[in-house]
Amino acid sequence: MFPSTDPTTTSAWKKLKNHYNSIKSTHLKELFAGDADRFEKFSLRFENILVDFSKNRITGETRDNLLALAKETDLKVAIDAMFSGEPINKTEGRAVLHTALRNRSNNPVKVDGEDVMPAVNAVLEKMKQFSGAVLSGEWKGYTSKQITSIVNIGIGGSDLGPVMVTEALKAYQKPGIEVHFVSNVDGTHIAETLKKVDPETTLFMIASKTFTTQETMTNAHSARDWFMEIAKDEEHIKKHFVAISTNDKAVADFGIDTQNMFGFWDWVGGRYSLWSAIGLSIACTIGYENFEALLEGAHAMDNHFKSQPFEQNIPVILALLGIWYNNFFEAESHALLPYDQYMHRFAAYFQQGDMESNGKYVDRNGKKVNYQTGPIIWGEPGTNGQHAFYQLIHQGTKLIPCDFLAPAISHNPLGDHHDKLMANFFAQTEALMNGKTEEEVLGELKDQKLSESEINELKTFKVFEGNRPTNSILFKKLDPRTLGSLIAMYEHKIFVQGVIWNIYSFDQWGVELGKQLAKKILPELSGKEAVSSHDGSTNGLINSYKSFRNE
Ligand SMILES: O=P(O)(O)OC[C@H]1O[C@H](O)[C@@H](O)[C@@H](O)[C@@H]1O
Repeated sequence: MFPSTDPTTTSAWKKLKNHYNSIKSTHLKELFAGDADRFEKFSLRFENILVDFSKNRITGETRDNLLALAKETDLKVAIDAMFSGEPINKTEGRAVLHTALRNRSNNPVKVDGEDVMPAVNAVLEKMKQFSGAVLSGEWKGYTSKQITSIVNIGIGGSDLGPVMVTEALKAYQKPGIEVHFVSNVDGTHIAETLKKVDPETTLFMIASKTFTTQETMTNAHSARDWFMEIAKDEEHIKKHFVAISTNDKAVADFGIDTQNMFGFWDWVGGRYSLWSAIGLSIACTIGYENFEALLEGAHAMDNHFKSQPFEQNIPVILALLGIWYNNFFEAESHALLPYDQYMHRFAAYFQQGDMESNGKYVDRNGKKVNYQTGPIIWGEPGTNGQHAFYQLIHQGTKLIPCDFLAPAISHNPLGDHHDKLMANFFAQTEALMNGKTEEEVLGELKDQKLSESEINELKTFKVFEGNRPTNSILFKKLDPRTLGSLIAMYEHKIFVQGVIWNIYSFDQWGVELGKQLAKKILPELSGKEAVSSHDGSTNGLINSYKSFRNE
């Protein structure tokens, strides 16, 4: 286990505090004006990915202090502990080995003295065979028809990863197959999905690490009832239902043949599980070879993260920049802005990845922290976001560090769409940095035949301070390997931040309370009698719900 250090007690933290005071009024424009090599100094390359972090409110001194913080909080020890299978998820007593799932070099990775790689490879082989059979048409439904629709039923980590990746890699989707995702317990989600599919040609994937999650089990039962109404014979279930889980017993109890179960392990966190059998819907949609390329891209980023010195280590640098804004500039959120329509679920995916990991106020010693931890993650694809919320990023009162992500080559090179998209990307990061000065505004207003008083009235509203920090993450093309690397890059960024904030990033106790209460409330909703076991508001709401429903 790696040491537990309150980051605010390190000498680097103290230096950063003083340094913040000396730099907080410095404008990014000045930093660029004073250093012709700033772009070279503050950008990194990894394969076909360029990470330009020069538009951040940092100097060489900032970087040095942040790197010192990483050293003082024993980041290297923590990285080695994770990769070597130590039980770093202490509150659940588990190792954290999503990196083993994509360990393409196949070096042994031991948990409790046992190499996990043979089991990982066996499941991958099973996924390869199965996805091959589905896509070739060899796997047949109960009326001997080929599978044309996949419905993945899962929620949280058993949904968001496959949704995000199948959307991001839609350009690689195999012909003749479509994929649907049902997550919400709202009956509308499954009902609307079932309208689109045919029981004879549909394969349901019930994805749940625990196989006890209320939403998933409810949707799975509804899907099975719908299927049985038409197929009649229980024998047909095995051709149309597979399970992805760590819980064999619950899978068998549900009525799914454990032959049709794809396993994974307790050392895979839900929000880090798309690399495991949870990725089966991905492999069955884009083909196993593309799923493997995704794993390879992630593995390459793992190697980079494990071996590069911190000053050249992309996840480490991104994490440190996040800490700089979160803890010194008091930024509360971080926006992920992909300029790629295929990546429209990327921010949603990392809302779980980041916020479920680092949304913790208790440190690794069990004490309440007296500093900020995980930021609020949000975002929408460009250029849609520009016409919705960028106003606040440009001229609002909050500092919102943003990551802009974009491919240089589009999968849909239609006319000048991509150049227009990218012109917006470059324009936004430039505008956020430079803003618009009073002189520039006056210059523009001069041409508009306005009176002096009108000019004076308008000018202040039109000035942009700028000095808004951004990272630009430009990659050649959104292919499976690159996407794998990008996801792993953010996963490791989250890990680094968790280590430095001295919190446990791999448990999620905060999601339990609501689940427990919902279980308690559910039986209270049946019947007509008034409920009085809660606070006034909750009683009032439940009783109004019941009377609306029973009117
Ligand atoms: O795969 P499962 O077990 O159905 O869990 C689904 C989700 O449940 C909870 O919200 C959390 O524990 C998540 O991390 C998890 O991804």
